[in-house]
Amino acid sequence: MAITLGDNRYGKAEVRLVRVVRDGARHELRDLTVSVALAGDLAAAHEGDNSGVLPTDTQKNTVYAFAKRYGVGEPEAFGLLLARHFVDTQPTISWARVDLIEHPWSRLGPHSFARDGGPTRVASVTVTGDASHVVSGLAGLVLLNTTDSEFHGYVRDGYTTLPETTDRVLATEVSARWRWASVGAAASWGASFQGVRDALVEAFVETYSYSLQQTLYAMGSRALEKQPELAEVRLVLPNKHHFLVDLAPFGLDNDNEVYVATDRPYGLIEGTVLRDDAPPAPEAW
Ligand SMILES: O=c1[nH]c(=O)c2[nH]c(=O)[nH]c2[nH]1
Repeated sequence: MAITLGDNRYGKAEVRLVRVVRDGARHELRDLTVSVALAGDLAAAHEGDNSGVLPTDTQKNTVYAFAKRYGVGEPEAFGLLLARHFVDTQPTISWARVDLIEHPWSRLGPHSFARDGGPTRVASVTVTGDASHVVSGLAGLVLLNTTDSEFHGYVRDGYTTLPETTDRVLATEVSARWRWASVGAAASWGASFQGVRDALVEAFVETYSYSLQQTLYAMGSRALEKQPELAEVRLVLPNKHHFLVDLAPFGLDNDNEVYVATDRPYGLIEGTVLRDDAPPAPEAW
């Protein structure tokens, strides 16, 4: 029997980075959580030889130094810069993944901000010797329709109790990630993010829904139709159930007006929507 080292990676997780730009009285703010993971020829490290190990502490320092030296623009661009640096400067490293979460602040004044409760923007950048992949995304986008949602015609067996409905509340907290078909230096990361976000929201609002699965496909399709730079969209949609409360004991009817919002358990609807001519890139995820 032989025992060998399998897949491995190492890095610094969740580096908290806040960058202020103070050119004049109107300051700019970027607030990111950055995680770095590196892989390559690291078998020796797993046998006690650290000569090829760039410490995770150094990786963390590099995040801060790059923030000063190059500034922090769009998360995707900052991630590409970091990931390329690790692969190009470290002989043992042939793969770098940088995950970024941007924490949103809205402006209150020239140097004042309020932490925004809205969705967060995310990005995952993967760099190897000759290839770069970017997956952008968002998390925490909570959406709700008070009508135009039905759910019926489903399988019924001996365990089914769910009543069929032709009018229900449909609510979800969107997590979406989308893969860029190619990674150009001049990519409009910010404009693309706004475009995808708007497309996802529009499709949620405009789709007359017979299931969250149908809404998922409509959302992914709309993003791909509107944003030609995307190859693939992956969506995770929890069904944030709103159940009608039985008010009959109080002599009251309930014509789709009073609901209990439950947080668990919840249906979890997940799916990928792709362009059929886009070459797959599982390594991007
Ligand atoms: O949109 C829905 N899809 C389902 O698969 C499902 N299952 C369920 O109980 N409620 C719902 N709603």
